[in-house]
Amino acid sequence: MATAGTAIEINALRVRRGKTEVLSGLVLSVPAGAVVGLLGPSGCGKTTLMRSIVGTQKTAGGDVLVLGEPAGSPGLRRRVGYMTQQASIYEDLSVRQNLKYFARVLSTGAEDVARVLELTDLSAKTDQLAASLSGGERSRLSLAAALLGRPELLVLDEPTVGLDPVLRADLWALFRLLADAGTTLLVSSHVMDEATRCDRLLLMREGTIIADDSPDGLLESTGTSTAEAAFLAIIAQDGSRKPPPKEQVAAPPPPAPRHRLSEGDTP
Ligand SMILES: Nc1ncnc2c1ncn2[C@@H]1O[C@H](COP(=O)(O)OP(=O)(O)OP(=O)(O)O)[C@@H](O)[C@H]1O
Repeated sequence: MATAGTAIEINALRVRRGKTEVLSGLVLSVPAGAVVGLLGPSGCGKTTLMRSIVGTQKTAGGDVLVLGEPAGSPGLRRRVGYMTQQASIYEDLSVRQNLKYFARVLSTGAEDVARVLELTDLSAKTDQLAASLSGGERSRLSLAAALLGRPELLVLDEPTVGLDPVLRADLWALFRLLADAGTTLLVSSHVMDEATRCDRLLLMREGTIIADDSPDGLLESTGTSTAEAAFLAIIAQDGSRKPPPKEQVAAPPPPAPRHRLSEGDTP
């Protein structure tokens, strides 16, 4: 069982994608009712981790408990909202038709559709075809769909990518509003200045969590003044703890130079 106050509890999670072990023994705990940022370089496994949490990723070992149930349990369908990196919407349906469709799948009503339209500021766009929406509107529609059914946990994969600063600020204000009402949000991002808006930060690198702290705690422990500098400092620390790659250890020493070239020698 998850500990009280914990929304996600992960132990020794292993995931293979293709020939690569993307997550190898990942351990993680996400507190309930907080905005938790998941940061890390491209390809480090953020999406794979999020997919494992929402139950759409085949895993090779370990436990993923979400709101006290194994990830992907049917009972979690309405309790977990997921916004993928690419907007998951039907191009040939209007904004309202998209949301009505997803609301039907979740057995939630028309008032829920109106609620999420309002929250994502899409009420003026309800009859517009999804295909003709701007990039920012598309991602807000995708977010609106994830908000249907009032999920207790929202897993958002780079929800602010490509948005202008005003829209990004609006979305972060919405995330804060939702967290204040008790929702847990796990939000991945590449934008380091967004890190300071989180209650907690998870820094990920090469399939493992290398730091789990509050933004202030992270700055303090690294003696830095920005999230970006803190992240680089932690990556440097993490790199120096790692053993050198095998081939470096196994490689024979280079042959000693037979003679040193001196000025005037022709190489
Ligand atoms: N279907 C797949 N088959 C093989 N390898 C995959 C597959 N999907 C992802 N990977 C690899 O798994 C690793 C982790 O990918 P993932 O999408 O989880 O990273 P990410 O941190 O979310 O990256 P980004 O920030 O660029 O979205 C990458 O090296 C990627 O190339």
